[in-house]
Order: sequence, then structure tokens, then C-alpha cells
Amino acid sequence: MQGQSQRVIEAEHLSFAYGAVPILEDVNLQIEAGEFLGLVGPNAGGKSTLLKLMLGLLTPQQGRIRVLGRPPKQARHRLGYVPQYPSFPRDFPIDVLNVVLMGRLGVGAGLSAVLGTGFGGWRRRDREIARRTLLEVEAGDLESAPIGSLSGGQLQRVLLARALVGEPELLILDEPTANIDQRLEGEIFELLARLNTNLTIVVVSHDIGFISSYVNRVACLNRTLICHQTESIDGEMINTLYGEPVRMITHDHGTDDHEHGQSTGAGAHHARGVTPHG
Ligand SMILES: Nc1ncnc2c1ncn2[C@@H]1O[C@H](COP(=O)(O)OP(=O)(O)OP(=O)(O)O)[C@@H](O)[C@H]1O
Repeated sequence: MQGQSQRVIEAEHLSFAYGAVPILEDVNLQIEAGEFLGLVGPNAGGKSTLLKLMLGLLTPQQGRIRVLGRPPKQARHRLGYVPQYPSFPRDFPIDVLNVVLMGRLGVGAGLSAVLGTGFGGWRRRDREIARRTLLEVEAGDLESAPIGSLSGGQLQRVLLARALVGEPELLILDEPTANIDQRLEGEIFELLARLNTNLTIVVVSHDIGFISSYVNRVACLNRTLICHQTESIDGEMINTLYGEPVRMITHDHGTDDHEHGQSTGAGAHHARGVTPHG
């Protein structure tokens, strides 16, 4: 259960480099409980790196990051994470329920169940929670399906269930709809919007136009980070930024060599996969 106005993420003057290559520079970000934040930016802008810092998988060279008031590693069991690409082989002989149950491994009860009785010996309570979570993501009928038999959209729901089954306070998704079609993308985001009624969510996306109708706030990352309230991201603003009507966009800040470089208060923006209308 989240506190009334608990700060879920607090990043202050965060800088990170892989070796000598700077990826994040002086990033400041506060996320309050209950927010649905979209993280957008160009390829290699540092989005996945920022998520890994939130998850405690990387350590910043400068600055500080707190998750639920603690160092990220200490908060990891209270987070749910859906990675960009599923990291297990699709022909692995395991059914959906057991994939979802893996998400209970970080939770005390699930772990002791596995250690005590061997793999597969989950407690009834863990199985109940896993089934309930599959229902929540509208994938209850897939419980016994081999993981390799699922469509892209079904797999995303199952990975979402795996992230939710540990009953997290913050759900982090790295481009959850990158490999599925637009209709299913809408369904997944409808689902995320419902989950957001009692869960803080951070989602990485390339498509600011699409996510703007679901998220409350958009953070734009291209080495440095700038936030916009969703209501300020309307068609007119996007068109002004691009100089022509566009649909699918990412935008970036603070470099001088933009294709559509325009100086705005928020920095210049450019499009990837831009679809001019008309
Ligand atoms: N382990 C690593 N070692 C060295 N460089 C890395 C490593 N991981 C990522 N990078 C580089 O860091 C930069 C930022 O990567 P990151 O994955 O954070 O970007 P991103 O915004 O998530 O990109 P995309 O939209 O393409 O997923 C990229 O240039 C990437 O090649």
C-alpha cells in the first residue's frame, strides 16, 4: 500500500557513463505515488540506462537516486519490471502459470516454497495470486499454455502478470508494446491505465503522441531530462515543434544538429518515423 504522497522515485543530479561515454548528465526526476509517467527519447538517449539505475542494476557515478525512500537495491523487491525483450528462450518447456510464478521468487513466501519443496512446489497461496493476476491482465485462459505458443500480445500480458504477481508498488515497463500491433498496443495501455488506479507506473515508449492520451506526464530523455505535463502536449504544440503536422514522434533536447532543429524553451525536437499528415 502506497503512502498518501509518497515519493516513489527521487533522482538528484544523476550522471552515468559507460566507461568514458557519458549517457546521463545531471538528471533530476521526482515521481510521486500514483503517477503514470511516460519516458520518451531517441534511440540511445539513455532510457533503459535510467531504468537500470532505478532497479539498482547500475550505480551512478554522480548524484543520488532513491526508490521508495531507499537505495534502489533495497527497494527492488517492491518493484515490478517488464523488460524490453523477453530474456528467456521461447522454446523453454514451461507453461504460463509457472512463468508468472517466477515473479513470486523475490517475495519471501514464494522463495521459501521453492527452497522447501523443490521447483514446482509452490504454495497454494502463490498459485492463487498468480491465477488472480492472470485474470487481472485478461489472460486467465492461458494458464496451461506453453510459453512458446503465445502470440506477441499474449506474451506481453503474461510478462505483465509476472511483474505484477509480486504485488509491486512501482511498475516499470521498457517499451512493452514494441513488437505488437497498434490495436493490441491500445489494449495493453488501457490495461495499464486501469492498473494505475492503485499502482505507480513508468513506461518507456518511442511514441509520445500515442502515450500522451494515457500518461499524466512525459519525461523526455536525451542525455539530459526535461518533463512535460501531458496537457501541455497537444497536437498544436507538437506541430509547432516539428514545423509540420506529425503523428509518431520522439523528440530530443539540447543538441544543435537537429533535422528539424528549432529553438524552443524546452529545447529542440525531432522526429523518428515521422508521418506528416496531408
Ligand atoms: N553495457 C553497456 N556498455 C556500454 N555501452 C552501453 C551499454 N548499455 C548501453 N550502452 C550504450 O548506452 C547508450 C544508451 O543506451 P540505452 O539502452 O540506455 O538507450 P535507450 O534510450 O534505451 O535506447 P533505445 O531506445 O534504442 O532502447 C547507447 O549508446 C548504448 O549503446
